[in-house]
Amino acid sequence: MTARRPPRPRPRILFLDAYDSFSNNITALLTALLDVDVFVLPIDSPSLLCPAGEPDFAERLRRELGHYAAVVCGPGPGSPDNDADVGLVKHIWRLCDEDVLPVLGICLGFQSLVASFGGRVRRLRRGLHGMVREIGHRDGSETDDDEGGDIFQGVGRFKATLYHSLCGDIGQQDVPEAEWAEARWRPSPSCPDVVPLAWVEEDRGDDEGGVERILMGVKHRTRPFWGLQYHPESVCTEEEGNQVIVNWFREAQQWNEARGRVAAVDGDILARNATKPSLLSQLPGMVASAPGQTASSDRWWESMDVGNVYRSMTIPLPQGVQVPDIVEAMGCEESERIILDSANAANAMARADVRGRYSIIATGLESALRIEYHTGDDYATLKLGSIRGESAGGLSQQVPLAPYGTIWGFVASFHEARQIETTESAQSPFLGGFMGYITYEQGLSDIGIFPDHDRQHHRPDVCLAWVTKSITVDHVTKLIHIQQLLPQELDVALWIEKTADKLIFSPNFQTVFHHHSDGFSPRKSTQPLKTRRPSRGTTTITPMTKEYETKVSICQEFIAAGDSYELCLTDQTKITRPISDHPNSAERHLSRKRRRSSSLPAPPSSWSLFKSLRTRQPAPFASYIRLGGATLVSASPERFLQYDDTGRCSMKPMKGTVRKSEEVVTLAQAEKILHIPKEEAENLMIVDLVRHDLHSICGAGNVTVPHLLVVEEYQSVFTMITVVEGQLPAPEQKKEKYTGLDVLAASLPPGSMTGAPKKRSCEILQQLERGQERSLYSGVVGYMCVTGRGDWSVTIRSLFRWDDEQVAGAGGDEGERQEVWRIGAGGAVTILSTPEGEREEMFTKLAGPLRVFADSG
Ligand SMILES: C=C(O[C@@H]1C=C(C(=O)O)C=C[C@H]1O)C(=O)O
Ligand SMILES: NC(=O)CC[C@H](N)C(=O)O
Repeated sequence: MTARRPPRPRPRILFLDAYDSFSNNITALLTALLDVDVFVLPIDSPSLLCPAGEPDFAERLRRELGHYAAVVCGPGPGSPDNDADVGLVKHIWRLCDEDVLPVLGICLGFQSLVASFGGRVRRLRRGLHGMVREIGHRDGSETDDDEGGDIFQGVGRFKATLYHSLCGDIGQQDVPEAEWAEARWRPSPSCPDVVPLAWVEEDRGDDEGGVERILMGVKHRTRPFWGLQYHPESVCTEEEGNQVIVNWFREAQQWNEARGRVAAVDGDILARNATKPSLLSQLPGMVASAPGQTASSDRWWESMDVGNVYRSMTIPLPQGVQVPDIVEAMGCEESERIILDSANAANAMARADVRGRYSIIATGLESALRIEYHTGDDYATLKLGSIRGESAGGLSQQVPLAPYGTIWGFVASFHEARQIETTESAQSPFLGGFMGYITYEQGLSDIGIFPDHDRQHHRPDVCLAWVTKSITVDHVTKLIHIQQLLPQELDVALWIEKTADKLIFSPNFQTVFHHHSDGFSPRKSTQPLKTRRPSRGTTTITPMTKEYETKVSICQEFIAAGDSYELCLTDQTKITRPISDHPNSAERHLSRKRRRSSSLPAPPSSWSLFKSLRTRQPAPFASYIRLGGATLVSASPERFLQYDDTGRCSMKPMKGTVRKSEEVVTLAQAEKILHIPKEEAENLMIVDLVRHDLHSICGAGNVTVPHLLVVEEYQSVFTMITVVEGQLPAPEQKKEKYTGLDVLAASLPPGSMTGAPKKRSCEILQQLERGQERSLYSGVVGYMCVTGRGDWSVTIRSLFRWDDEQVAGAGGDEGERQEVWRIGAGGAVTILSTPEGEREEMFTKLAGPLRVFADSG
């Protein structure tokens, strides 16, 4: 009997990550195309660069590299001329002969290779971010020698996406046109070791000096180093290009074999897996297990709402009854509210694919458990009772986050303990569970960006209520589900019955409706709005036109320098006006007294602002939220992330917007304007970024793009969208279970609000926006149901206010405190933007939300 040979271990590839927003797409491509395991080290890996008491850096690097068949040096912001931008990468090219191993440099990694062997890196005449070009390569067919095509051998014609504003210069512009056809495949005298393999020749037009020769692929003459300037992993790089990667790895392995180089199998490695471990798998067993077993008496919240069951009652949605009518029929006494409103569901204007289907109304928030977290704290606060505090008998406890790793570990563990299986009969996407908001600043801290100053407030950045009483409206089946999560032993759901009666017998539901072809009836909330000037005492400060245009130009300078590929610049408008509604009844009483003695009329309440915004700008992700000291009135059209209970995730970034006008009325006209390289590039960059975010959790082979660059129609604009889908890895063990929260935590802040690469772009924007917090704007709002389903939108086209931000009234009326509303607006700046165009786009987006201050309530 012959002993079975142990299976050959899969080769490992080390990916050096230069903080790009496309890195995970490359690791996924390598994993999918080659039979390899990919591991990742950041270019500034502290474990390699500075562990105390270890042998020196060169030895550590040598030992780490010994585990891999090859290295891929990734793309990233900045320039190889700046050591910090390439970090470890520059050491790879300098390895001594016995330590050398095969390497592929991509984009920044490619530029670093060229710069390390005699070439220069300089700016392109104009950056080519998101541009798709045919890669001119020598596939070997034109030559007899073996070296003809190298890694392009046998590869057909293909187009690839470019994301760069710098380029490798080996003196190509100095070659006379007559010699170019031959000379372009030979090393230049100044860079004898750099063999060109591919080019793009970009016609810049006469005014810019004719054709720019852009180096796209190289190999080192004697060492096993290759480089590609284009992005092989982009969704718009054609599949034929995959062969280049396959060829490279074949060459790499042949090189290893010829040298007898065998990668070490044993011993620890410093690099991490290409995908993130799940939030639940990182919790110590004690925390992840059912809290009922470990509940200590002082953690009063731990067993609350655990083991609940779902009960519901369904009543018809009368013709013409809208979400605000239902809310008003329930009574308006609640000081906190969460209403997610598919405000355009019944709107004949909207095309079917941009209509929302469900609306969700949370009720009874005063008795709902709440998780609040202020970014940077090492604890979360668990609250019961609203911000009324002690007077309402509220309970509050600070829970240390150390055992959970981060706030996301805590949220995941809290949810997991309360999850229930999907009920077959449930016709609602949300049975109960988390509802709330997350700020932009929380997203920043999730990617390692912290404020450079004292924030001067302690507002929640994550504010999630655990909702057990809710109403879901299905605008397609025209049904209202009144639902409650409650202990199994309580078999009468009194609240459900009472609520059903309240609705059915409310005057809002009793009106006799006339049938209208658009599904609307002339109800109060949809009547044409009278417009008047903003109420007296209201001051509005909008962004300064010139200053905004200057900032657009500064963004473009960062882009030309290679620091960013696209920057979503925004600014804030501030509206100050007399206080309209109040967080608690005591204050409400006081201010009524104050108002009586004041000369100013009461301005429309936040609820009136919401009703007027949802009517003016019906959007699929409208919301009205009063929670944790914030009030949000939103008409967001943009889905951030949706996931279902089978682990299917869907993201829908928007980018490329044109205002409706006399010239742009139809979808066809908008398509003509938006299907141009500038707009498509703007969208494509975010699509690749979103794929990267999804890949970090879903892994290779689990991310697809079913709809690319589709123009959709909204109330006042046309916008280009793309749908990116991912599938969560199946749970091998309970402990390794992934949920939608993993994707949410890995994808904030929304890429469509940052630009790419995300981290460097956010740092630049923080400087340009002068550290002013975006707060709720650019964050997300949504829910995560007990069954694991979730839906989150990007908070844009919205206004918000914090209860604790009040200023002295105009005219020095000290008695009159004023509330402050803020509206953020902006757009993506690329190298092809114009300052005027961007300024106009920002003001277009601002106009809708701003107008509600002039509407009568
Ligand atoms: C920045 C905003 O919107 C974002 C930018 C868009 C764009 O640049 O076309 C489109 C939708 C949003 O992702 C905003 O509404 O303020
Ligand atoms: N995608 C990249 O790696 C870009 C490299 C470099 N920052 C440039 O702009 O040219």
